[in-house]
Amino acid sequence: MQNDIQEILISEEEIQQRIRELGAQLSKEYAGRTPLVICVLKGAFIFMADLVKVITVPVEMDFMAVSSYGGTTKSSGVVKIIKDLDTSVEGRDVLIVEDIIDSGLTLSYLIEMLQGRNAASVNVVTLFDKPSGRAVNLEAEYTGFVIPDAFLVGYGLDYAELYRNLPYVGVLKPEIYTK
Ligand SMILES: O=P(O)(O)OC[C@H]1O[C@H](OP(=O)(O)OP(=O)(O)O)[C@H](O)[C@@H]1O
Ligand code: HPA
Ligand SMILES: [Mg+2]
Repeated sequence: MQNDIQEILISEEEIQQRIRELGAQLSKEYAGRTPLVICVLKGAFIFMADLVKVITVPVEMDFMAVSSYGGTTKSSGVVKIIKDLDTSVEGRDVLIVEDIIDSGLTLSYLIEMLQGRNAASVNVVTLFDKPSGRAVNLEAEYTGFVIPDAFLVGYGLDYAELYRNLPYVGVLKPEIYTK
């Protein structure tokens, strides 16, 4: 698996350090409130698990599964809901946890959906932001790392469902997805 990686972009230590900073920032922001923290599966599951451990305010959690990439490196543009929330978001302070914002299509769909269900507030924390990929104008309230224009894998990010379990984020060798 490591042999398919061209370059490690962000190390395990750098990721963990940045998550501690985000946790401290979010704990301040949500002091006195109990946000509903929503994990966007599958990609965000590792970030979600590490992030909630360093948030010190009480949180409720729920999970949604959406997919638009399938086995490719380009968004299909169609966001498919595979699993919806179990919890009502009405009147709740919602914090969406994403692994990456690339085209922005997944999040713009989700934000509109949650606002339509009358959440009191909808904020986004993303570990990675790839501004060069944007198809819609969208920014997260909290961002871990701004990353360059390359297809990345690791720390939850997959190519054709592989590589999510790498503890760092790396650039996949192009010959892997062009072969
Ligand atoms: O900004 P976008 O271009 O919409 O890309 C970002 C989304 O794409 C990935 O999910 P994917 O659809 O690959 O599903 P997965 O999380 O199961 O890998 C990633 O986890 C984000 O949810
Ligand atoms: N890697 C993996 N999954 C993704 C990416 C990426 O760079 N962008 C959107 N989904
Ligand atoms: Mg994916």
